[in-house]
Amino acid sequence: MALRGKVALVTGGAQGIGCAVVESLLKNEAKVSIVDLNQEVGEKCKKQLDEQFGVGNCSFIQCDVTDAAKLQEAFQSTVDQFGRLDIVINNAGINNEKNWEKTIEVNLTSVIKGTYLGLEHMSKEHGKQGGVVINVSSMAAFFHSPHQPVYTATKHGVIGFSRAMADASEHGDYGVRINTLCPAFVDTPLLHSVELEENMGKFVKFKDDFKHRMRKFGVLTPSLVAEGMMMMITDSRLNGAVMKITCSKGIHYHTYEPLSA
Ligand SMILES: NC(=O)C1=CN([C@@H]2O[C@H](COP(=O)(O)OP(=O)(O)OC[C@H]3O[C@@H](n4cnc5c(N)ncnc54)[C@H](O)[C@@H]3O)[C@@H](O)[C@H]2O)C=CC1
Ligand SMILES: CC/C=C\C[C@H](O)[C@H](O)/C=C/C=C/C=C\C=C\C(=O)C/C=C\CCC(=O)O
Repeated sequence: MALRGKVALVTGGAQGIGCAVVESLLKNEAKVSIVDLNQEVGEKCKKQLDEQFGVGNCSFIQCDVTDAAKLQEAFQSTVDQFGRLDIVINNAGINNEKNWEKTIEVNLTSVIKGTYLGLEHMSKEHGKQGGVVINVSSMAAFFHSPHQPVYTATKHGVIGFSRAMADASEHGDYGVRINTLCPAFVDTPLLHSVELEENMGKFVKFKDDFKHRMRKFGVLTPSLVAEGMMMMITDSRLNGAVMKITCSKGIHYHTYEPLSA
C-alpha cells in the first residue's frame, strides 16, 4: 500500500508512540487525523507538525476514546475533512491498575470500538474501498509480570480480538487488514507511570523489580516503533499478523501454530 494521499486516524496521537507514528505517516505524504484526550499536548503537536509538513495535512480532534459518541464523531469528521479513510491506528492506552476498570475501557473496549468504526468507513461490506487497522498491544502480553495484571489482560485481549477480526475480514471479504503491534518498553511518558502509586496502586511496591526488567531488556525509541508500524501498514500481505519489537531481536513477528479445524 502506497501512503501518498491516503488518510489515517491515530488515537493517542498527540505524544509518545502515537506522535512518532503520525510524523512517519506525514513524511510519507499521508493525511492524518490525531485523535487524543489531551487538548494542550494535541494542539502543540499539531502546530509543530504544521510547521514541519505544511498546514492542511493533519488535524487534531480532542476526544476521549471511551466516549462512544465522540469517537464516532471523530471518525466522521476525519472523513468529512479529508474525503476518505484508509488507515486506523488504535494506539491510545493507559497504565492504571488502581482504576483498572478505566484501563479495560481505554485499552480494550475502545480498541474494539475503533476497529468497528474503522470497518464502517473502510470495509467493502459497507461499499467502501478497504484499508488497514493496526491495534497496539504490548510485549506485556507475552511476558506477564506482577506489576500490571489488568494492563496485561487488556493487551492479551487486543491480540485475540484483532486476530479473530482478521479472520472475519478474510472470510467476509471486507478488504480490510487487521494487525497487532507489540512493542517492549518504549521511552515515552507512559513508562514513567511505574513510579506512581496513583497508577500502580498496591503494585507500586514492585517498581524496583520492574525497573530491573527495563535495564535487562532495554528501552526502545518511539521512532523504531513507528518504523515497525509503517511496515505493518504498507505490507499488503499482512492480515492477522502480530509484530513484536524488542531491543534484542528488533522488529520481528510472533509465529502461531496453523489452525487445523
Ligand atoms: N511506552 C511503552 O513502554 C509501551 C507502550 N505500549 C502501548 O503503546 C500505546 C501508546 O503508549 P505511549 O505512547 O507509551 O503512551 P503515552 O502516555 O506517551 O501516550 C498515550 C497518548 O494517549 C492519549 N490517551 C490516553 N487516554 C486516552 C483516551 N481515553 N482518549 C484519547 N486519548 C487518550 C494520551 O493523551 C497520550 O497522548 C499504548 O496503547 C501503550 O499501552 C505498548 C508497549 C510499550
Ligand atoms: C509502568 C509501566 C508502564 C508502561 C510499560 C508498558 O506497560 C509496556 O506495555 C510494557 C512492556 C513490557 C515488556 C515486557 C517484556 C519485554 C521483553 C523483552 O524485551 C524480551 C526480549 C526478547 C523476547 C524474544 C521474543 O521476541 O520473543
